Amino acid sequence: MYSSTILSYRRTDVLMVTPWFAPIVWDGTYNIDILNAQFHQRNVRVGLTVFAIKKYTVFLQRFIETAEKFFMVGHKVNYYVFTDRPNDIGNISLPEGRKVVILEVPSYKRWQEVSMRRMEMIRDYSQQRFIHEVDFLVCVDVDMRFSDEVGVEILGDVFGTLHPGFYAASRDRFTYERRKQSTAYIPPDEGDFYYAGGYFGGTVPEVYKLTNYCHNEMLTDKRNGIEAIWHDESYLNKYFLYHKPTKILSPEYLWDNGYAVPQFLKRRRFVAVPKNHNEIRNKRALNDSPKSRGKFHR
Ligand SMILES: CC(=O)N[C@H]1[C@@H](OP(=O)(O)OP(=O)(O)OC[C@H]2O[C@@H](n3ccc(=O)[nH]c3=O)[C@H](O)[C@@H]2O)O[C@H](CO)[C@H](O)[C@@H]1O
Ligand SMILES: [Mn+2]
Repeated sequence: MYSSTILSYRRTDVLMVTPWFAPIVWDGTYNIDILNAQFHQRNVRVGLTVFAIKKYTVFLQRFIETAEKFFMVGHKVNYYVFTDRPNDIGNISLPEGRKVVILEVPSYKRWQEVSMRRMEMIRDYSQQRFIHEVDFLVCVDVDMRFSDEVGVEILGDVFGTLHPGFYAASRDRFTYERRKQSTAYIPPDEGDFYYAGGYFGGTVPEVYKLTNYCHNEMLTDKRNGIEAIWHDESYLNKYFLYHKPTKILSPEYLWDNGYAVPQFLKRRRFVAVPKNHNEIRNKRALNDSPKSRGKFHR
């Protein structure tokens, strides 16, 4: 039995709902048994998209192993692994209801382009394939590991995730694109939150709309010889400004242990795996982009 008075499932230390009435998902704000029953009733199928291009294939095994422990346990999951190196990915056998689908895709020279082109590829596969196979998509970075439960509480029409570096920052600190020449431009007096590029999702049609928008804006910028400051993340932030997410994930869902853990962060469910940026992103591990930065730190 669970309590459902107005004093249960509430948090007073964090924002639980946005001004447009989208829930922000934190530990202690939902009952997973109720949600699991609802989603089992609907026989929900979830697609987890992840890109392992070039050297990033090294992250894949830990990603999937930890996801098997923590991601949507008891539900149907397809891992959609986009890679240019299908032969590097051994056979991964999973229990009934869960499987790995390898999708061979081209790679791009610059890591920024690899990151941005995810939008195009997710868009194309959403229309061709995902729409026939799953109800929801969850689209994440591969240089990560699951370390606590991530379940159906995250699912909704279209969701974004608060970037762990900016949940407490004021708007003027957000690293939105500030050059008017870019389609990702956000005026100084606009913007709700700073969303992370590495974790969004929703129903397949909603993810199609989101990725199609981001990809097209990126192409327009490319034609004009400009690239948004944080690549796909900048276009995503622009999209969410004018197409507000219906649910938002707290930084519990996307954390980096390089940050001090605040009192109100009760769980760290999906955590960045430290990486040597030069080593992993470049062919000869020499000169990274001049804008190189530590993971998340700007
Ligand atoms: C956790 C998070 O919010 N991360 C975002 C952040 O940087 P990150 O520093 O986390 O970017 P990253 O190096 O992890 O690249 C993003 C993703 O692209 C894929 N990849 C990239 C390069 C490569 O050679 N091979 C490959 O497979 C891989 O899935 C990787 O996880 O900002 C990026 C844009 O600047 C993206 O928006 C990332 O999603
Ligand atoms: Mn990453």
